[in-house]
Amino acid sequence: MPVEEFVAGWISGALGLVLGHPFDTVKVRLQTQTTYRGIFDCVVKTYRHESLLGFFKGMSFPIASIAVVNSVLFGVYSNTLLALTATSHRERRAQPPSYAHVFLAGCTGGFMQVYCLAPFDLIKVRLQNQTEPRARPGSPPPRYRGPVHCAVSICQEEGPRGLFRGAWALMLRDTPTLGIYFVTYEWLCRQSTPEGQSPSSASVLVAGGFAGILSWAVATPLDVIKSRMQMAGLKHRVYRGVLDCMASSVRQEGLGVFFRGLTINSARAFPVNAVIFLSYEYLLRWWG
Ligand SMILES: C[N+](C)(C)CCCC[C@H](N)C(=O)O
Repeated sequence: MPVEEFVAGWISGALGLVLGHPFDTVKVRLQTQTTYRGIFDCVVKTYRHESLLGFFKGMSFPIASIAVVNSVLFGVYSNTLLALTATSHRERRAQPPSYAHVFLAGCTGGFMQVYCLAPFDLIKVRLQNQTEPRARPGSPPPRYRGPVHCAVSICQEEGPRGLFRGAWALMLRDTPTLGIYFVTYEWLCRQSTPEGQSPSSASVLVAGGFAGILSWAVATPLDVIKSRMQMAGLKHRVYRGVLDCMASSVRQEGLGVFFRGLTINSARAFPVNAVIFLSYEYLLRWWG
């Protein structure tokens, strides 16, 4: 199994993550808390109470973990295509795979990455939702001191399975939407590139950016549900499952709840995925 795609996915995931984390913090807060009137209000309040650092809460951990997740995604995607079409990534420009194969390989990558993503994502969401300002003498400390403390506390308080809260919703969110992600990317690249040639940097950036936006737009309803289920353990609000969480969220807040965070998600998705695909493609070309 060729490993260079895993390494390229690892590095590109890390680059995309740093760029996207501030957007992601605002998104998670808008989705799970009701104190903000909108993106602008959330940005201003976060900055006032927590300074710029507030936007980077919980980042050190995802940078290590999401990079691994991205590596699984791109590695599995490329190797599934290899299995399906018998072409390595080097040969794929000359012999492009069919969109059905691209979709299937994307779904497989999405499905496989969920196992690593679920616990990392849960810890990230819990840390991002701690709105206490940086520790000041005398003020009560935040519930979790950091990712490791968070993981240990969840295991103690909710059992090891607590780390996989929301994993179902995550799997439903990611399996089809990562198929859409790679199909959109391939389609846009092929539209703007003469046959048989490698796409230019501009094509890769634009195709990656739109692949990110489109797949996130489709994924947002389940993303909201996933984040809520992950927070549920903390609030002692227990949902019986994905459907129960959907029904009770809609009952309380209306259908609009499924689109919480859509704007901010799209704003984040473009630069993050443009950089992910650009660095991925270039690393692979550079390694020959
Ligand atoms: C498929 N879905 C839209 C859910 C996720 C796509 C993930 C792409 C990238 N790692 C990012 O963080 O934007």
